[in-house]
Formats: sequence, structure tokens, C-alpha cells
Amino acid sequence: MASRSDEVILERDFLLLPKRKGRYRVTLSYGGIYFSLISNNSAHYEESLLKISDIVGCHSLCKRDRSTPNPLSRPNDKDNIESGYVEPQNFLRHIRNALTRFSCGFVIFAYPFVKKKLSSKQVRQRQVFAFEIPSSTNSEEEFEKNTSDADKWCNVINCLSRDIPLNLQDLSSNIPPQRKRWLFLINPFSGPGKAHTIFKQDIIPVLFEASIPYKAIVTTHAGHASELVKTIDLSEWYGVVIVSGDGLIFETINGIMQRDDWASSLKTPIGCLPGGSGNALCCSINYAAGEPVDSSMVLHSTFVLVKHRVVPMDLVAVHLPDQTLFSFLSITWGIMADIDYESEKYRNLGETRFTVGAVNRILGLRTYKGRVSFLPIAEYVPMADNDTKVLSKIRRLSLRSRSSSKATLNSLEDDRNGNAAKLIGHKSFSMDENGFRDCQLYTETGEAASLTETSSPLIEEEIKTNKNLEENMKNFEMEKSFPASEGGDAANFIHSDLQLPIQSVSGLPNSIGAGDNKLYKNDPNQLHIDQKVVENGHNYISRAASDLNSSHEDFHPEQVTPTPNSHNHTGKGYTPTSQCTADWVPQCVEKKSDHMTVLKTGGSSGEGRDAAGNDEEVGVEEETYLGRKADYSPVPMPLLAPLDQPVPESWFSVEGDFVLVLGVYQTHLGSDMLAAPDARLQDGLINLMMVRKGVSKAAMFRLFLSFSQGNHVTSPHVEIIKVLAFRLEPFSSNGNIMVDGERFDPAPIQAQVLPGLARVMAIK
Ligand SMILES: Nc1ncnc2c1ncn2[C@@H]1O[C@H](COP(=O)(O)OP(=O)(O)OP(=O)(O)O)[C@@H](O)[C@H]1O
Repeated sequence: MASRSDEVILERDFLLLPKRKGRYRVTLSYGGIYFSLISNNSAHYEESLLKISDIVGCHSLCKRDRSTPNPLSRPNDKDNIESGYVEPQNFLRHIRNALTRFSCGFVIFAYPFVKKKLSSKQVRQRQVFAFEIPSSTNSEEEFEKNTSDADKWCNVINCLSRDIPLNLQDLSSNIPPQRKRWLFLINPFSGPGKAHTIFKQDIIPVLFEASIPYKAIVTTHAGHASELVKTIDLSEWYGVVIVSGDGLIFETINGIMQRDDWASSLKTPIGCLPGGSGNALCCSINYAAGEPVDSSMVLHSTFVLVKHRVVPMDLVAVHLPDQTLFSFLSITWGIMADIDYESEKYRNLGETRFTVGAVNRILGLRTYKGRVSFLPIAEYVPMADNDTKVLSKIRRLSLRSRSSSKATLNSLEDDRNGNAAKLIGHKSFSMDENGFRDCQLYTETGEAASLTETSSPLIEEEIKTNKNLEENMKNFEMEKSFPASEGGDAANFIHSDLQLPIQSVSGLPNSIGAGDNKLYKNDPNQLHIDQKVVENGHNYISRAASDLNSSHEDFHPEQVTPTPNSHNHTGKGYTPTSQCTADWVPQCVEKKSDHMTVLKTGGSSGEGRDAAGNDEEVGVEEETYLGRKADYSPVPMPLLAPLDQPVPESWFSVEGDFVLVLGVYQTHLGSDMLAAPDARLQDGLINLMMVRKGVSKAAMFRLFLSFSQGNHVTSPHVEIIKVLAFRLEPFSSNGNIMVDGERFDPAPIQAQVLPGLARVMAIK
């Protein structure tokens, strides 16, 4: 029994097709449609509720007589059988057959959650509700009246389900705007090769139900999607939906980034439906929307697609020695990259290929020598090297030397500063029961120096800020979505609201704020200044995102004069023609001469599309920020130094033998790989994970199994750091580097997050 609490918009009696067993009292409100059978003797209501949030569309069912065309079908587009708005064959035959002369009503398509058989899991299930207005006279006059009443119901339901604001004063005036066409790109060879069949069987019917006009193009070769999105007029399309794996999404994004008008083109929402073997972005989007990722993926992804909002998504600029790419998912090196690449030959197994690949690779476990450098959002406290014995020895030593003085700390700091190559950011903290805090500095080789200091204001502050960080991460509001794709309330999303969870007192580069970075200095007096640095960094990044997103006009991508080579891509990205210099450091605000003027999205006016799905003029406010773009990339990468130069001093570096290095910015790498459970589409962060040498094969098996629920994050073998940028330098040519599932030879590679740069069709 559902209880009605919200405002009644419409109410009347209907018969339920096709059986017409008894009359139903139907009430439409903002929350949903309540209907109950009216018993013969009294108005005894057994109310059922169909939630508006589960409805994908409503069609009118008014039929004067059987000779007129079926109201549910529309003319086929003969030129392209995969285009249009065509009723799928045999669709609703039973309801159509039940229609009589002068039948009038509407049919609702909904996907509510139901309990899965023999399981406690909830999955969505298609349900169709056809309501007919009871007719007493079958007169022309009554038919006209019923038709307009049915149309009114139908239109209001469609407006509600598409989040289009209602005119309650004149309900007949609520006519949802015709949708713009969607472009589907289908890779017939992705994953187990079923994408085209999935599209025809499972997706077209839902597009019809939701009245979404579309055109579908089946790709004929690798690079086809990229060629298309590079050249077509994207403004003709509401959005581009990829029916494939992550490879085609990567190709599409990088194709768009090669356009001169990339900034405006990136506003075209990108959707995805699972046709590949991993489908990481689909899983991440479903997970963020609260939809299942482990069953009926196609159905749940299609539902999310149809009910989507346009949501900003971080991209990551990936800088390789000879090109720049834009990644939305991950950069992997080590075991995970090898599994991904080596299991390609089992692609007909679908997602099982990763399991087969993982077993192979763990049995032949390898290590990979190299250096990982990164810019964390909080002070980096390294995990112990995997050799825990060494660490516990250090701990014992440090307990014994509890009386060590601050002088020891200073001398060690000096030593560390003087021997930076040997002591690479290795600092570890622990608290004992008396509130004493041990600080151990130790070298790569395990040579440890330890000292103890009593709890200082700085430490208190650090603990507090770490708590804040945790809180902030927990509370981070990801629902700041763009307005409904076709209208709805004005957007609440303001880019400057993008809350990077940067709370730590250090760890940010001096490049994003004034003052020296005191990364290693435990000086309480530094706290205030460093927090300012943090705020500046925060503002810089979020404003940069805002600029990139909101205004291509003032961002002047066209002013990035393409050098002869700059579009000489290898089909994947840009070829750098010059290395950026120290200019990569955004300048401080005083230096007016170097400024870039940018437009910022107006707060309340929002950005997006109007109710007709057209681009909306957005209110803008002029702002100035200083930053520079690398010559070879359309997007500035202010945190990155040239690849052939050392990383900035404020970065940390870890050098040695790794089993796995993974930079991931989505929650999922596959339906059973919850790689970064707290990642958000638009959090402006890279989750850098490292597994170092020393982990056994058995532990590796356990680790891989724990990935499915995201439990690896608590594994003592996995180090996870939230970073804004990182660099990976393999020391040998063994293995593979994978960027969004695309293979690259092991070579230095670096990456920086570009918060909210892309638009995806995602959270409801
Ligand atoms: N018609 C085609 N013939 C051959 N290759 C194609 C065709 N269309 C697209 N491709 C290429 O196929 C590659 C793999 O596609 P995609 O990653 O989408 O599928 P997948 O690898 O099976 O899925 P996943 O990444 O989830 O494992 C892409 O790089 C794309 O360029």
C-alpha cells in the first residue's frame, strides 16, 4: 500500500488494458502515479504506486477506428533503416489488438525495481501500463473530449518523467518539446561481438518508448568513430552514444579533442552502453546512479541513459614522449596492464577474459622496475615497504629512542634534504597509547633513522585535517549535476562549487599558489600560509575546470596556434612540437600582462540545454586567471613539467620494483573490479595505486578477488594516494602501459587531471 503525500496534479477513473477488469482510480502527482481498483460496493482503494523516476515514456492511445494508422507507429525512414523513431515489430501487439473504435487513453513504459527470482537482489524490469478512458456513448463529441484528456495526461507524465517544469495553471499547455536526435556509434566487433544485436534487440525498443529519435552508425574499421566525430557537425546531435567497450569511448573523446572547436564540441554529451568486455565507464556510471553493475547491465545502462542528466566528468591529460592523449578511465602498468593486453586474445569470452588473464599473470608473477612520481592532495605518508620486518624493526628502534629530540628531527630533515635522491619522501607516522608520535624516516634500502616527538600543534592539526579530509570525501556532493537534458530546473551546478577535497596543509606545489612549499617541514607556523596555498590550488583547479567547460570563446583554443606538427597525430593524439618550459607554472595574480581572460559559468543561470534540447545562452561573468597552455596541447597542463625534465620539487617520488601501478579516475575497471570505490565522475582526482615487490602469489590472488567489492583498498599490499598528477618512468622495456585499455610501449608517461572537462550522460 502506497501512501500519497504530494500534490495531486490530475485524477480520474480509467480501465486497465488489455483486460479492462474493473475501473481504476488513477492519481497523478509529482512522486508518481497511484492507481487502485475501485470495488463494486464501495470506494475501497488498494493503491499501487508507479514512480515517475521509473518511467521512461508515455504514448497516447487514441484511436478513432481501426482503419486509421496505428497511433503507436511512425513512418519508417526508408533511407536508413537504423534511423528514426520506429515502433519495433510486434511491439505491444496485445494492447493494440485490445483497442476498439473510439478507444482513448495512454500507455506508460516503466522500469521499476523488482526482486530477482531466487535471489535477494533487486533488478529493474520492464512494465507496461495501458490506461483507457471509459466511454459511455462512443460519440464523436465524447471521443474528442477524451482525446484531449488523454493527451493532457500523456504530456504531463512525459514532462514529469523528463523533469520539464509544469504549468499547473493550464495543464493542457504542457507539451514536451521534441527531442533532438541522438547519434549512436556501434562497434560490431567489441567484446564478444554482440553490440549490434544488443542495439537492435534491447536498445531500440527503449528509445521508442522514450520517444528518442536517433541515428545509428555501425563502425566499419578501427578509427572510424574518431574520423566521424572529428568532422561531423556535432551541434546537429543531442549527444553521441557509444555502444561498445571503453576503447571506442577513448577513440571518440580523442577524436573530439582533435577538432579546432574541441571546447564547444566537448559539451556534446557522451553516453555509453555496454557492448565490450570491460565496459568500465558504463559500470562506473551505473554505480554512481545507484544502479546494479552485476546483472542485466544492458537494461540498467539503457535506463540510466534514457533518464540521464548531463554531468561533467574529469578527463586526464596523458603526456607521452610523442603525443598527448585524453583519458577518462585509467593508466595501468605492471600486472594489470599485462592482463588487459595479454587477454585480448580471449575477447570472445567477454569479461571472463580478465579472469583467465589474471590467473595466467599471477602464476607467472613479474615485477617491474621504475619510478613513480606524484603530486598528492595531502601530505604523502608512505606505506611501509612491503618488507614489514624492516618496518617493525624500525618501530622498535623508534620506541627505544622516544627521548630523541627535535634536533634529531632537524638533522634528519637536513640529511634528507641533502640526500634527496636516496631519501625519497619516505616519512611515516604512528601514534602510541601515550600520545607520543613516532616519526620514522627511512631509506629505500631500509636503512632507518627514527625519532620521536611529542604531539605538537602541527600534528594535532594534521590529525584534524585528515579527519576533515575524510569527512569531506564522505560528504562530497556529487549530485551537482547539470540541468535535465531537456529542461527542468535551472542548473545548480557552478564549477567553482567543484569541491576538491584538498584539506591538507601541504603537498600542493608552489606552482599553484604563492609562497614556498614546505612539504617536509613540520613547522606549525607554516600552517596558515600553506592552507592559503591549498585554497589557491583548489581555486585554480576548479576555476580552470570552469573555464575549460564554460567558455571556449574566451578560452581561445584557436589561439593555440597549431604548429605544423600539432595535428600530425598518430591517430591517437597530438604530437608535441616543443616542450613547455617553466611557464607551466601558473603565475601569481599580480602579473597582469600574462593573464588569460576567461568566462565563468553564471551561478544560477546554469549551463546546458533548454527545454527543447537546444544549447542555451548562459549567463557569464568575466574573470581573470593566469595560466598557460603547453604549445602542443589544446588544454593547459599546468602541473606537469616537460617529460625530459625532473618533476617539480614539491612532488614525491617512489623508486623500486613494482607489481602494479594504477592511476584510476572511475570507480570501476570492470563489473567485478571496483577499483576506486570513492572515485567520482567529477572529483578532480586521480587514485594512484601501487603494489610493490614482495607480495606473494597467494596474496595476489586474494588481492584480485578482493577487487570485486573494493576491499583491496584495505590491503596492506596496496598503497593508494589521491593525486592531481603523476609521472611513471619504467626502467625497462618489459611489459605494457595501458591507457583506457589502449596499449603503449613502456616509456615515461605523465598525467594531470582536468576536472570536469567532458560531459557524460549519467546520474539521474
Ligand atoms: N568495425 C571495426 N572493426 C575493427 N575494429 C574496430 C571497429 N570499430 C571499432 N574498432 C576498434 O575496436 C577497438 C576495441 O573496441 P572496444 O574497446 O570498444 O571494445 P573491447 O576492447 O572489446 O571492449 P573493452 O574495452 O570493454 O574490453 C577500438 O579501439 C576501436 O577503434
